[in-house]
Amino acid sequence: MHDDHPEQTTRDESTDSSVTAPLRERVERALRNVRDPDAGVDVFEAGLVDSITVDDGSVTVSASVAELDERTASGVTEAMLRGVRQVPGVDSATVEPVAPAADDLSGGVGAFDSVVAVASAKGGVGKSTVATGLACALAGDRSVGLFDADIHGPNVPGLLGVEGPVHSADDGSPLPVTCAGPDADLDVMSVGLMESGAPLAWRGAMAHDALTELYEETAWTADDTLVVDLPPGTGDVVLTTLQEVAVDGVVVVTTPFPSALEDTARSVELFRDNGVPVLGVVVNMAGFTCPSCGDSHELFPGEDPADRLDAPVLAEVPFSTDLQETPVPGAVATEFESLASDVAAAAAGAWDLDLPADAVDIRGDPPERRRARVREAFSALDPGEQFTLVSDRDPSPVREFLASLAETDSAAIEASVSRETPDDWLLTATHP
Ligand SMILES: Nc1ncnc2c1ncn2[C@@H]1O[C@H](COP(=O)(O)OP(=O)(O)OP(=O)(O)O)[C@@H](O)[C@H]1O
Repeated sequence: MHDDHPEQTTRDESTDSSVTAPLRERVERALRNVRDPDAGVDVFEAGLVDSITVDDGSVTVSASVAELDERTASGVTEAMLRGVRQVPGVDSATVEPVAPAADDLSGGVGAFDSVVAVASAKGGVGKSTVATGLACALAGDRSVGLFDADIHGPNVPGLLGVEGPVHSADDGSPLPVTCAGPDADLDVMSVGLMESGAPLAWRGAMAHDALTELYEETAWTADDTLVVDLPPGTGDVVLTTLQEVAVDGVVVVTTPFPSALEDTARSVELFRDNGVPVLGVVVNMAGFTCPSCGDSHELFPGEDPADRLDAPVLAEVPFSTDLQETPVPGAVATEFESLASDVAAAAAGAWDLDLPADAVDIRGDPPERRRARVREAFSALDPGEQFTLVSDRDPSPVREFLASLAETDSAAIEASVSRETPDDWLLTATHP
């Protein structure tokens, strides 16, 4: 945020200096006349101006308008643009919305390097068994949290044999319960660990708020990987999770029965539609080895799940009474060990961007450098050549800047913008 924001002045004080003061100062003065209608103060005081970049006559204002409601955001953006454009010496003006970063949270889920969700289309397919097995396997060589997001039917505590109550840290944040193995620990949070049975009756907005609070405030001690055990289906809890948590990838659990595959295909589509990479599928109860004769039997022979779901099969887990035993952090069944290493590798690669060698990567660059790099790279192109920009904020306003560089209007710039990950945006454009 803009912490050294200038003293408030009024339009009347600007007289001569409205033309003679440095352009940046005059732009700031113009912006100070724009108010945030919600907060009732100017946009600096409201903390909406992140930075101002002046490059000759081109001005870019980075503004945290993304958290305002859509109508207010567009009103404030328009007012800022109008104000800046009226400043003598300004040739072009853009307002770049700063995307709120999901990992700005220092506590809660923001504490983790990666978040892997475990989902299923139907109940009872072994999703919690896979989630707890996966978390325990990952806990062998990294610090891991397991979040039981099934607020209406939490069964992670029962599967792991851990009990509450949930204690609070000094600041009131809920502390996870530790599931201790001989050589490794796992942090666990679940409403099933809370004393009150009330959460089971949470519905709609109440469930959303309670879940959001747990996502934001749990004071995890682990910080490498969070495994989230989602409830079955694609209801409110799953949608809240996708809104609140920057999920790096989802592991989908299914049985190989044809109707289960149909339902699972719909879940897979929901995650893909929401930009969450599907790391792969665990086919649970895929077969059975008879303890008497030792022969293996396929329980549901038929369609290949990898083909139907267009996702790799990370593990085929047999029906085995061994898997009904309480898993221990750091010491798990072999199926879960190889699943954990496949999931860790897939999660690490899930956000790898496939970029052309000449892509201009301005992620992390200070605002004044971003524009200079875009100008340099785009101006060096011949008509018809491709320009690729990678940014950590929405680069849509860059289109207007490209148009000004090409001395044309923005409608003449063929460009597309896509959000590749929660933190990475891609703009591709053709030099006209
Ligand atoms: N591969 C397996 N072999 C033997 N038993 C299994 C296997 N997978 C799961 N189970 C058993 O099936 C039951 C249901 O498993 P689990 O609770 O993991 O399912 P779920 O999909 O998470 O269910 P829910 O819909 O309640 O979330 C449990 O008793 C579990 O021990």
